[in-house]
Amino acid sequence: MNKEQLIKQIFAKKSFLCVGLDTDIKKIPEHLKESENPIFDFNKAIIDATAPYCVAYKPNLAFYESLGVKGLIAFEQTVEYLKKEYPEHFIIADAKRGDIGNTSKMYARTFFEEYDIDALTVAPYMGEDSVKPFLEYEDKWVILLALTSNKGSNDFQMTEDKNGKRLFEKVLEKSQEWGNEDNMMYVVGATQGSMFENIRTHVPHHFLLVPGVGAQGGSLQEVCKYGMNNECGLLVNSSRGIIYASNGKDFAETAATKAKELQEEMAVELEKIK
Ligand SMILES: O=C(O)c1cc(=O)[nH]c(=O)n1[C@@H]1O[C@H](COP(=O)(O)O)[C@@H](O)[C@H]1O
Repeated sequence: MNKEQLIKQIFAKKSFLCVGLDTDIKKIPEHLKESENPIFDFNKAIIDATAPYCVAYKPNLAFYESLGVKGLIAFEQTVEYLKKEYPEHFIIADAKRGDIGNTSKMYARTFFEEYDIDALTVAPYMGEDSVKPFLEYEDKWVILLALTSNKGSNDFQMTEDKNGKRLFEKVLEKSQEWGNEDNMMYVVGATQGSMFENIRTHVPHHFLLVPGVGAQGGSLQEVCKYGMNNECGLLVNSSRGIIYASNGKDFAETAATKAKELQEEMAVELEKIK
């Protein structure tokens, strides 16, 4: 999916919500655990319930890989289901990959050819040759970690060089020599609040993937105030806050209610940039 198509979806659905499919076998409702394929059944129900309110899904590979081959099969089935039933939804594989060029090429082949997913999260710290192989695919996206939502973002990303430039700022600047706003987005945590203002001085037109609302406590209003541009420019992710809002038989309806609440807040924010 290209940028124009993504923006069209956002304004058509009045939503820039990404539902995170961080499906943990230990957290899914008891009654599903008896099924032959509990992870896929859970995902399918969540997707069917939330699809009207979101424009993207983000399965995080850690949750699938933790179950070995069974988990990977459920991941693949989820991606296939999305592509067949909801082809207008943007799919992000959250795998935070990146290695020497020759190995990154293999990661790129996995996610962009084998699974044919729209976007992949990538760590920037091995530099240009580790990121470029992902940028060789048309209408596919690299989502580069810039300023993450966790406390540890202070350890490296916020550190300054002798001229006062912080590492995440260097990532934003340097990576623009490799890709552009049509094939690169950046991860900025919702917990970073007013830092979005600084981020936008470096990347006014790029899309930002923003995890950290819901369970991590980030504020959607603050993210929009400082981070939204006139094309929206945001994909805001919530995982646990939606998919585990209930672990009873009503889990899918409750997930839909939570997704709808966020979508309605997003519709208000989108009105402001019309
Ligand atoms: O790349 C990510 O998506 C990501 C980056 C970041 O800075 N913080 C962050 O929470 N994430 C991911 O976003 C999701 C957040 O999940 P919840 O906190 O349950 O909404 C998880 O899959 C995280 O791995």
